[in-house]
This record gives sequence, structure tokens and C-alpha cells, in this order.
Amino acid sequence: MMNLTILGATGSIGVSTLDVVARYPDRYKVVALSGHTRVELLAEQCHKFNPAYAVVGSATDAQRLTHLLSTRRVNTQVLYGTEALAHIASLPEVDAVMAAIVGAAGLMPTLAAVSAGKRVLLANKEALVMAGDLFMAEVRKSGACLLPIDSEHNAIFQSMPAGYAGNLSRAGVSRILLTASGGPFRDTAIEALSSVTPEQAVAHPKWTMGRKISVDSSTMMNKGLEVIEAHWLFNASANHIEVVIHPQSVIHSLVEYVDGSVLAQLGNPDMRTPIAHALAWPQRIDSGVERLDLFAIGQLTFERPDLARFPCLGLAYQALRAGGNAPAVLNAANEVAVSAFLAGDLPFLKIAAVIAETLAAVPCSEVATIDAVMTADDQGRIAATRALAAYAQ
Ligand SMILES: NC(=O)C1=CN([C@@H]2O[C@H](COP(=O)(O)OP(=O)(O)OC[C@H]3O[C@@H](n4cnc5c(N)ncnc54)[C@H](OP(=O)(O)O)[C@@H]3O)[C@@H](O)[C@H]2O)C=CC1
Ligand SMILES: CC(=O)[C@@H](O)[C@H](O)COP(=O)(O)O
Ligand SMILES: [Mn+2]
Repeated sequence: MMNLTILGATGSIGVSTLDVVARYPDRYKVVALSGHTRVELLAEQCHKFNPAYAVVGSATDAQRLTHLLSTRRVNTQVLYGTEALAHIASLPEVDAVMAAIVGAAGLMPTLAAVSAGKRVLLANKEALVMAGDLFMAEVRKSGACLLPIDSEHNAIFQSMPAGYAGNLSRAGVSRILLTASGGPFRDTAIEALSSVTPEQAVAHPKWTMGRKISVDSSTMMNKGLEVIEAHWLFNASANHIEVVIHPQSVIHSLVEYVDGSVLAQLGNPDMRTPIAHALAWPQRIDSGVERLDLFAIGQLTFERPDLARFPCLGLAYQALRAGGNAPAVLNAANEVAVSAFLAGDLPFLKIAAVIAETLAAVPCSEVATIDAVMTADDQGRIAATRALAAYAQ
């Protein structure tokens, strides 16, 4: 039996994880769940999976959840706040942690799971973008088993040679090809982008996801964050990671070898596949995902990304090459800009402008500690909020 904590259980990845877990009651036991604001959904999940602990964001929501659980006669202990998240991520009885909180809020609880040496199923890419160096050092120190959930990184992991130990050239790998759908605006006339709405931006053509990552896909900042994520996970330099637009989202990424071989992982665009892969690894389990029907798909196509259309992708490469605090500043600026766009306070095309101005405004520095990462995050948020003021609509 594998005991699980699911951080971000009420989100898109959390719900898909519970869908896979529910198929194997003899294999997985849910020990703890976290949500933030969706208290009714969390109460239903507690009713179904009977965890020992549930965590929400505030004292008020903890009271609401306690009340909902008592009416359902569910005996789950309710906690709230950041320390409670770190607590359920590092419980001694927990074997594996699904890290599926969105954004910078996921960093500390995910790091707590890493420090406790858990099997960490990493969906929260922002944690690696912000603190990749320290995060990977902590993985090595604690002996945590880090398994990528992001579909592309899970595909790369599956396409790497057995025994690959973070040395691309020794493994004969020449390049990582990271696929991207191109999002909802791949073909939209550039002039029309100035007036796109949040609802248009979150309407991803292939994946059903949370609102923040869906906007990131529409600007291709998602792919930029994923380039940085791949850099840390696979010890690959920016020059060894190429983004390829593949609108069908069937090939989830590819690994090119020096002998000319290119290995890839394919599948229907459904996150239950990488989730099931990481839950069961090194075994395989049925995820509930439909078989891939190549005859129905017919064609797989590829394009180079246009950096004039998608400046956020270029900004992410710039931050990766700059190193130090730049990726954390990039991430903070993106979170501020996306949240303003979703609130109707920032035009779509100004998301990239806010991030570029923030990167230019915050001086470069090293990030040798988590405190330094959090300072970079704060500086990025302050500079981005200042930049927003010029574009408020
Ligand atoms: N969705 C997908 O297919 C993919 C997602 N990812 C990554 O996985 C992560 C989760 O994405 P997704 O599931 O789409 O996001 P969602 O927005 O659907 O879910 C986010 C989860 O995090 C919780 N949460 C939000 N803010 C906070 C906070 N401040 N503190 C604690 N918990 C919080 C939410 O709680 P509540 O809803 O109760 O408020 C929810 O449980 C992201 O990092 C994303 O980039 C990666 C690849 C694919
Ligand atoms: C499912 C997943 O992993 C997402 O990160 C996905 O990659 C988003 O699609 P884009 O390729 O459009 O960013
Ligand atoms: Mn992805």
C-alpha cells in the first residue's frame, strides 16, 4: 500500500490524481488532501477518500470545512495555512506526495516533501523555476525520488535511457525536443491579440487545465517555464532544449540521441497518463485513458515557434541564461501579470511587457538560500505591480 498526500487536490491535477487513485483502493491510500478555497469540493473528496488530514487556506475556510465534514460524519482533522501544508507533505506515514498547488505558493510545501525524502510527483513547475538549484540539491541530499508529472517532462523521463544519471552527453543524448501545442492563439491574427478576453485565453485547444496554466499556454510562457523546468530536471543547457510546436498534442516530447535516434512518448492529451506513470513507476497501471487511435488522428505536424508572436518564450530563455534570481523574478512577474489579465485589469499583449520591464528593473543577484529566492519573488512582485500601473485598463 502506498500512502499519499495530495497537495492541490481540488485543482485539475488533483482531481485527475484522485480519479486514478480511486481505481486502486488496494494499492493507494489517501492520508492527506489540501485545497485552498474550494471547500465544498474538498469536503466531497474527504467523504469519498476519508483522509486523516485536510488543509485549507484560512481559519474561516477551516471552520466551514469542519462543519461540512461533521454533517457528513467524516472524521478528518482540518488544518489551515502554509505550515500545515508542509506538515502533511512530510508526515512520517506518507510515502508519496503529489505536488499540484499552482504557482509560488507550492514551493515551500513541495520542498518540505523533498526534504523529507518522499516520492515527489512534481506538477508544480513554478517551484523548480524559482529555486531549481536549491531544489535539486535538496533532492540529492535527502534521496527523494523526483518524478515529473508535467506531460512533456514525464515524456522526456520515459524517453531517457535506463540508468540515466543527469549526464546528457554520457547518455548519448544530443537534444531535448519539448513539444508545445501553440495554445488557442497559434493562428490568430496578431492585430486581434490586443483584444482577446480571459475566457478566450483559457480555452485551450487540447488540454483541460486550471486558469493560470491555461493563460500561460496562450502566451507560451508555459513552454518557457517548462524549458527552465527541463533544464533542472535533466541537467540540460538552454542550447540543448528546443521548443517544437505540435498542435495535435499527441507527441508529448522527444529525446534526440547522437546516433540519430529520436525517442518519444505519445498518448492522448489526458494528464491521467503521466499521473498513473509516476504513481506506479517503475510498474505500469491502467490510467483510464482511452487508447491512442492513430488512424483517427491521421496527421502529426510541427512548426517553429514565432518569438514575435510569443515574446514570453524568449523572456524565459533570457531568464534561464541570466541565471541567479532571474527565473524567480520572471515567475513572480508572470504570476502578477496573469492574475491582472484574468481580473480584466491588463490587456493580453501587456503580459509580456510587464514581465520584460520587471526583469529589467530587478538587479541580478545570486540565490544561495531559500530566503534569497523568496526575496527575488517579493522584488519581482513589487516591480511587476509597479509596471502594471502603466497599463491598467
Ligand atoms: N492542469 C494540468 O493539466 C497541468 C498542470 N500543471 C501544473 O500543476 C499545477 C496545478 O495546476 P492545475 O491543477 O491546473 O491548477 P488549478 O488552478 O486547477 O488547481 C490549483 C490547486 O492549488 C490550490 N491553490 C491555489 N492557490 C493556493 C495557495 N495560495 N495555497 C495553497 N493552495 C493553493 C487550489 O485550491 P482551490 O482550488 O481549492 O482554491 C487547487 O487545489 C501548476 O503548477 C501547473 O502548472 C502541469 C502540467 C499540466
Ligand atoms: C498538460 C501539460 O503538460 C501542459 O503543461 C501542456 O503542456 C499545456 O499545453 P501547451 O503546450 O499549450 O503549453
Ligand atoms: Mn506541460
